[in-house]
Amino acid sequence: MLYGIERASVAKDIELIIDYPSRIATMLLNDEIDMGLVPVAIIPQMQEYYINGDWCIGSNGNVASVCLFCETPIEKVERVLLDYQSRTSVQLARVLLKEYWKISPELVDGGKDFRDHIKGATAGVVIGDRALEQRHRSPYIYDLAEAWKALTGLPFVFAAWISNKRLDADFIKAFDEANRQGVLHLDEVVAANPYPYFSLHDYFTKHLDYRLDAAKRKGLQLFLQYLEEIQLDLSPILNRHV
Ligand SMILES: C=C(O[C@@H]1C=C(C(=O)O)C=C[C@H]1O)C(=O)O
Repeated sequence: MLYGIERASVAKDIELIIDYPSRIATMLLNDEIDMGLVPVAIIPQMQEYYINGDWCIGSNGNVASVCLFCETPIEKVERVLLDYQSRTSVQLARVLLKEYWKISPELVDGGKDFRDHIKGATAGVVIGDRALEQRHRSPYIYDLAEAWKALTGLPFVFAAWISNKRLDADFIKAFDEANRQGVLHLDEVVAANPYPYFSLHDYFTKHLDYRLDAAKRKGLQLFLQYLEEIQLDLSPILNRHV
């Protein structure tokens, strides 16, 4: 998508900031940006939100770059470290641990070096290129998009172009077209970014699925429902401390 945006005429209308997902989420919540390719899990925290255009970061099955990694089978996991760069996948992990794997390990926010602590009964949710690298380190790998598909039969949306205000329709149309151009040029992106840990061609064409189609929107709605239920689950505990 970046490939398309940087080369489109719409690039001159925007200031583009590149950062990892949890930072982009904070920027949108603080109104430091108008729109971002933002983790969908922050939607419940937004007073007003718009999902713009027809492109997203999604997966219909095995995503490869969002996994729970461990040294033991998941049944033996006692603690899960959550990637500080993520907002959606850490919530997806909570949903899946409860609804799919039906275990309740302790969940801990990971620090910058959290991957060094994935050992023994301590697992970690890792996202992005660090996850593609972690695939070569951890013997047990549980793909979160694959588990979501097994639980719900639906694809999963990690991030979408979310704004905190209504944006100009012509701008969104041009921006959407820029995204489409990016998706059409995946081969160029692969050629320009040699990567040793995983086939980026397979990653972009088989594991990620960029179209925000009806099935993905359905998956997104269901995920937001699960998040609401999890919040409700937590509220009696939180109330006790008030
Ligand atoms: C597929 C990925 O999903 C990312 C995961 C996100 C999250 O967990 O908050 C947000 C944006 C996505 O781009 C990845 O980083 O590999």
